[in-house]
Amino acid sequence: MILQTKHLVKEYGTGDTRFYALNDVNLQIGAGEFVVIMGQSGSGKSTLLNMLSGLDRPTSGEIILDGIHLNRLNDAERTLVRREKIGFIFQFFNLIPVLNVLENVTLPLRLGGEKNKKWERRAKELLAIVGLSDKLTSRPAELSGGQQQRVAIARALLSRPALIMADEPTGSLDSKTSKDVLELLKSCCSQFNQTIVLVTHDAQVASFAERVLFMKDGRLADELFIHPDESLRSQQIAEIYRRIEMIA
Ligand SMILES: Nc1ncnc2c1ncn2[C@@H]1O[C@H](COP(=O)(O)OP(=O)(O)OP(=O)(O)O)[C@@H](O)[C@H]1O
Repeated sequence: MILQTKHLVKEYGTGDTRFYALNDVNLQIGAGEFVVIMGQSGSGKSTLLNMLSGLDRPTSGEIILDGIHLNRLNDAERTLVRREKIGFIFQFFNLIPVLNVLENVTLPLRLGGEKNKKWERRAKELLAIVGLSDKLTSRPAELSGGQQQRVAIARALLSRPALIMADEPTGSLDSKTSKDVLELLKSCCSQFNQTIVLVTHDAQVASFAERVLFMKDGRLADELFIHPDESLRSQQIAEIYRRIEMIA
């Protein structure tokens, strides 16, 4: 088990304005699993992702990442765990404007003092997979939104983090590039035993996962295991829509 929560609660406000963004969330995610979180706007998906990755603290409950109780760590300790174990693919790409594409992708490792040809080679491989081989020396401002998103994806995958946290990672991509990125993420699970937790509103995207968790009002409301057979994809997508309707 790589990631687990026990009775996770996140409250905002007090008294009359008290509001539970997460209300007793218990989940277990195995190493190498590809899990998607779905749910209506405001159901708590981003809050859950922020807690799971140690970006924010729960009001109560436990989060155990690779045997480490995140809720028992201080901010500095959580930052270290995050840096070592988690790759982030969020909507805000956070690329460094003065660095080119290749430098942006290798930056996290260079900050950690690792500088060698192996990483540069791997960065180029990842950039080739996401279709950016001809943009290695471009600056972020010279790229489209979708291209910037792909740079951020390559950057998140470079160090082969145990856990990849993604929030609408294919939101700015066309359907062909989106499929390539999802296949790349899948291969991270199957080849390197990396674990993916991905938030999306898109049933098509969710159908690439192994398991879909459905949130409602801060709780886990339903769970669907996706059949790995590609020929059943359209049926799986229909079933995802059905589950969304059921909890609406
Ligand atoms: N800092 C905050 N203070 C008060 N309420 C908050 C705060 N952050 C989130 N919330 C509330 O918690 C609930 C869950 O928010 P969250 O962002 O997790 O939803 P979501 O499922 O990710 O939604 P979306 O799909 O729109 O991104 C929402 O009702 C939101 O208004």
